[in-house]
Amino acid sequence: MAGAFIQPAEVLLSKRVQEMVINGEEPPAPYICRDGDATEDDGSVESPIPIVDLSLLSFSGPCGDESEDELRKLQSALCSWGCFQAVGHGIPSSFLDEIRQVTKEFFGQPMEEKKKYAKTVTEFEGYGADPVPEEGQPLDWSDRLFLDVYPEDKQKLKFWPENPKSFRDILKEYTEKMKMVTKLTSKAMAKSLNLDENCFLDQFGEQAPLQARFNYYSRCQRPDLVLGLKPHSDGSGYTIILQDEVGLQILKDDKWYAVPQNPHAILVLMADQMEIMTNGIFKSPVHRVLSNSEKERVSLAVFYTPEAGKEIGPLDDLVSVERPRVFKNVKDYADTHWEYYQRGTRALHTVQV
Ligand SMILES: O=C(O)CCC(=O)C(=O)O
Ligand SMILES: [Fe+2]
Repeated sequence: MAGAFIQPAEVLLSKRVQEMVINGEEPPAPYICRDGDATEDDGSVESPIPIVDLSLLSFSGPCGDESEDELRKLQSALCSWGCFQAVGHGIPSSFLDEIRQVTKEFFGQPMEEKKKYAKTVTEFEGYGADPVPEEGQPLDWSDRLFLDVYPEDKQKLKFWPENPKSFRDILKEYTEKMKMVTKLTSKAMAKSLNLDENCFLDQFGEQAPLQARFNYYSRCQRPDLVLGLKPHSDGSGYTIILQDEVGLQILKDDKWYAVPQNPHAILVLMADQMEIMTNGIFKSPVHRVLSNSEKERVSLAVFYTPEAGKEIGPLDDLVSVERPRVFKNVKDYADTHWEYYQRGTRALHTVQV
């Protein structure tokens, strides 16, 4: 609009998307990243993202036929989709429901309560939005609560909600479950590539951090103009996502596929550092979250990242004459990833051989 005052991103980011929705405001210009032609389910095909039963892969003895099949399924999912829907993960469905519930309750509270845990626009941890991106990059139509959850000495409890009352205990319990699931998954992924079962765990390190990002996607009157989360790949090793409604999409062969709603499953999504460690065999897929005019959505993403300062790189057994080394060894790749993310691009090319 000619002459309209456009608020700078840092001003907008000090205000929550949920507040704009409650006030009936249309998305301001810095949030607009789509051309208005997009419909809510544009290009999104109900997707056949593979389902893998982790319980079939959880023993260390010789594999039976069933687990051999499941390992093949796992490997093929990660080479093509870069993700799978995990079932048989050992977390009761009733507990997954509790987490979804407590997340909705947190975001459903009055603004003053949530703002007790507010971050500034330059910080990562706390309640708010991502730090201000580079000029010209769109803002996400969502609010977040970002917390370091493991190792315990990294937890900053001043950012951990005291309400709902059960929030902290549930998050602590979920963190324990995530430690178990990452161990199980890392071993299964190694076995699927005929590698020593501890090879990924050794690269991550025993104190490999877990960070929890609770995402709240408010309803939006103009889902054709904004995205809940812009297209990106993750900078972690891999990420485990729990969702309530559909909205997350995975890019495969230039097409967007919706991650189906499955209340019993968690999505295991490869990130750039697993693509590096597997010498490009497992894919770190680009993904995004659509906005929706009818339903709000919550998700909880847990990022599992190699220890700070630890060098990681393609495993020796995955480098050969037929498959030359694609990536260099790297340390603290997540920092490089973040710099590029803020400019709206990927960082993997910076670590290519
Ligand atoms: O909300 C989701 O389902 C995905 C979240 C995500 O991709 C992220 O936090 O990096
Ligand atoms: Fe992501």
